[in-house]
Amino acid sequence: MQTLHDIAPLRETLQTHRMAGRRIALVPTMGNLHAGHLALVDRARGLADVVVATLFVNPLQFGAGEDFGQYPRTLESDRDKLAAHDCDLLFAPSVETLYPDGLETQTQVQVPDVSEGLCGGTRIGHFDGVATVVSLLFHLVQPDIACFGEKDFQQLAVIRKLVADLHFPIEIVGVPTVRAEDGLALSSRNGYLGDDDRALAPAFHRELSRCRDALASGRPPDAALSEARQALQASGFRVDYLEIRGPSLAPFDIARHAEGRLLGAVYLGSTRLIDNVAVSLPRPTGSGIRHG
Ligand SMILES: Nc1ncnc2c1ncn2[C@@H]1O[C@H](COP(=O)(O)OP(=O)(O)OP(=O)(O)O)[C@@H](O)[C@H]1O
Ligand SMILES: CC(C)(CO)[C@@H](O)C(=O)[O-]
Ligand code: BAL
Repeated sequence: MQTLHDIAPLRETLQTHRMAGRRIALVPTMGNLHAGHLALVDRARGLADVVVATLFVNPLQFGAGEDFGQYPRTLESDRDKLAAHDCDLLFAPSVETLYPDGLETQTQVQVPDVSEGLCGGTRIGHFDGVATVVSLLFHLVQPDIACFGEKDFQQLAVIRKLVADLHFPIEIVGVPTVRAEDGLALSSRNGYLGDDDRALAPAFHRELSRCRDALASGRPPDAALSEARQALQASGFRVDYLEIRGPSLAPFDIARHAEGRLLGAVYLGSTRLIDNVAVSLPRPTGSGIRHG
């Protein structure tokens, strides 16, 4: 596997692949790789001739007081994991390489509406930073395909809208969340949890699953959400948000949607965890909607 840190050799190498008619798949990451990231690489491997992973802890998507400085940087072991999963090229630029004029004057990309609320409601400006760096990576790599995890469900929706609005000729592939055996969604930030909080953390997914089952059996959404919030608080979580949205994150309207997404973010101490599950609700009788 080739590792590149600069833009010129990246462009040159990719141009050679493009001239040879090879399909290129991109897997953007912030590193500290785990089996969730590697599932994206495996999916990319199955869909393209050339797999490019990127490793960049993007300062533009971290708010003041967030963990940019503390975020784990593990280039050597990440490189070994990517090579073992048959990745062809790792692009790991410095902040100065991607943003040579500094962050203050950097041109930014905003994806309105879908970036607001949920994680965007708490992490103000976060999705502008994500949309900006992903646009930059799309321009530099010009992939045919790009793979993103469903664990970051709002991010996936933001990127789908970005690609549609800016007419990027890129197929966006969403990959299901990879979980630990106890159900906790794998995430680099799980490493911040001490032993006691790590033991508590799987209760987050258990409550989401319980809420999903309650909704499927006809519990009214407001009641099911309120019970799940109470259960999470009683277990020691601080709930940031817990919401049901339509499948592409539009507001959930039970008269129009049967399928949706239950999304949540919680804090254990200062560690913020996110997760989401698909939900399927019975339509209320008398909704006037007919199927078939
Ligand atoms: N458990 C997982 N299953 C599937 N995809 C995942 C998982 N965790 C992360 N990803 C995906 O990997 C890509 C890179 O994510 P990132 O490097 O931020 O990892 P992360 O573990 O989510 O880190 P963080 O803890 O900072 O959120 C994103 O597309 C993300 O959705
Ligand atoms: C997509 C991404 C690599 C952009 O920095 C990041 O938000 C992530 O790791 O999910
Ligand atoms: N996993 C999405 C990147 C972030 O939390 O900043």
